[in-house]
Amino acid sequence: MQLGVVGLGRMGQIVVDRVIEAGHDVVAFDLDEEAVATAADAGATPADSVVDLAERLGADKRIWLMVPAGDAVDAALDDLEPHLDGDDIVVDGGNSYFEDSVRRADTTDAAYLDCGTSGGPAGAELGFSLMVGGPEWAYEELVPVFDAVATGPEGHDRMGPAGSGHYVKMVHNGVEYALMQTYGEGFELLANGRYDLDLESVARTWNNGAVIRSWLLELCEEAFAEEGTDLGTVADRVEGGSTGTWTVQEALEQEVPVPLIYQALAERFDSRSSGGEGPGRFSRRLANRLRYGFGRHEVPRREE
Ligand SMILES: NC(=O)C1=CN([C@@H]2O[C@H](COP(=O)(O)OP(=O)(O)OC[C@H]3O[C@@H](n4cnc5c(N)ncnc54)[C@H](O)[C@@H]3O)[C@@H](O)[C@H]2O)C=CC1
Ligand SMILES: O=C(CO)[C@H](O)[C@H](O)COP(=O)(O)O
Repeated sequence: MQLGVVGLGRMGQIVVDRVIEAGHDVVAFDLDEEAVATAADAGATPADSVVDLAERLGADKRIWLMVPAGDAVDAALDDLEPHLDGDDIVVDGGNSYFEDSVRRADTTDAAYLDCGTSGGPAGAELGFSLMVGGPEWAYEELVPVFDAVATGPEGHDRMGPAGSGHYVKMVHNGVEYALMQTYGEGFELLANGRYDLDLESVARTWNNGAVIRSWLLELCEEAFAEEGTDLGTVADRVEGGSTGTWTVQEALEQEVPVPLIYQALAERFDSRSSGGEGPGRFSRRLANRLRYGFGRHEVPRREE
């Protein structure tokens, strides 16, 4: 199969690498020329615009967008639109708002798949978890690509109609926020509690057989190993928050109580308004290191 990939950052380059590794052809474009050169080094055919990418794909185009959610998706689609028809398939693998995906699916001539992607840069080796919404025929057509990008056939599935893939990923992220918050609270208590504990040792011990072992807990262990048990210079201002905000908004609309997810989101908002003396809340600092661990989001540092 031949796949066009638009957006070659942390996540898009992994899509390129894994699809090529599985024996498919890739045409690649990014606004950043260096990113295009990296994809070309990996064996992709470079394109110098979205339109050039569309023209190189010929008939029955299969295109994967891996750009930031929002305007960048609409900009890429606007450029693609004159070149698309009903036999073409566009996948949006980013963290788009599900209602935007429903709108895009309604307005594009191509079959549109909204694909929630989880696994972060660690997916380069492991593959991703992919939650796909949209027409069944388009999902089935792209199974070879999903097999390559995901951990394997078990790592992807069609969730339902347009919007459902990004809806499931939105809720996934809400869960992610709450899990980070609860690990953060536990380690904050241990860091300030009665014993002088080595938190890397605690995390490692928990990761080996404990009920609460998980990948996020492995990333806690990595954080303490790399930053020290006091998390060194990691600051307590936590960025991000869009997917968690959408989760809480949707929960309000559906009258489903999600106090843990809300609290985790509120901690982030509060972290941006407080900014006092000293290192700040340990739980928030751990959240920052975890966001780096799973997503390579920049770690804010405080001056010593
Ligand atoms: N980093 C992570 O762990 C995860 C990210 N995501 C989502 O995947 C998407 C991509 O994320 P990352 O790769 O981390 O971002 P990134 O910032 O590393 O890469 C985005 C790339 O898109 C390019 N770009 C922006 N607008 C463009 C346009 N109009 N045409 C062509 N290229 C354009 C940029 O130059 C950049 O290379 C986002 O929606 C993000 O929320 C989803 C799951 C995990
Ligand atoms: O989707 C992800 C992980 O699953 C991304 O890393 C996302 O950026 C996380 O959300 P936030 O930036 O709000 O912490």
